[in-house]
Amino acid sequence: MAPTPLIAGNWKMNGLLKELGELQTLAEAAGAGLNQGRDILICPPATMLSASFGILGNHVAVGGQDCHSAESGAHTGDISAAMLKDVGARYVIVGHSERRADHGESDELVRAKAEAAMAAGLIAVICIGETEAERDADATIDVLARQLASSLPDDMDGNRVVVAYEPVWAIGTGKTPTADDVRHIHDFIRRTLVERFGDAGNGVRILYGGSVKPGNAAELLAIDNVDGALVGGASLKASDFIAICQASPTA
Ligand SMILES: O=C[C@H](O)COP(=O)(O)O
Repeated sequence: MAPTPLIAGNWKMNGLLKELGELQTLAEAAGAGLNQGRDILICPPATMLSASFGILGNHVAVGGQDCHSAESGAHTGDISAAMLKDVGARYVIVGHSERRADHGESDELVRAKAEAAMAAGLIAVICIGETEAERDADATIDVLARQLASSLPDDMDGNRVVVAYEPVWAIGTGKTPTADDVRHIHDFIRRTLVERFGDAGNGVRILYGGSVKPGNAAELLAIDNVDGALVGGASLKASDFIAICQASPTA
């Protein structure tokens, strides 16, 4: 049985408390049935997590955009998985390409963060994806194989890990891979997960991310082994994000 689709919004470093009205609109749509047969997640900036949880309640999950690999301690400015859980988060994104690039995060660190997230009872959304230079060098599959091998914990539970494939060159650019390329890559990711984790690999949701918009969501979300989307820019406006959710198949 195919996993329940997950449509996740990543607000990145955007959002002030005055934007909570967008979440109110989303909460009302979810309350009216948008979340039937699909899981919906919003990852606002950490400063908005608590207020977002208050508005979205149980209809729409909230998640962090990153967590530290340690449980607690002297790490000024960082947030632990337990802190995210404490304010209502159910998920946390780890290894987003912007964290890998801006903060030099390695596959091994991403894996440690995913382990910390799972230990705290969160679902880890582990991001992988090739850069434009890697794609141009025909290295996409090699890069993804390395990231999957090194960024994913060994202790796999399909319900507690989500993999998000985000080609770096497609993020925020309006460019997307062809449907055939997405199918080919998601098939590869699924095969890799099953080879390593057995049947648990079939339960892992594989999201596509990178310039998902209301206009292309239906085509992308209909592809085999695309179990949802990780949406950046188009998640900031409730009407766009709701349209993307509506384009998703239901379980
Ligand atoms: O986390 C989300 C992705 O980086 C996609 O961002 P985007 O939809 O703005 O291209």
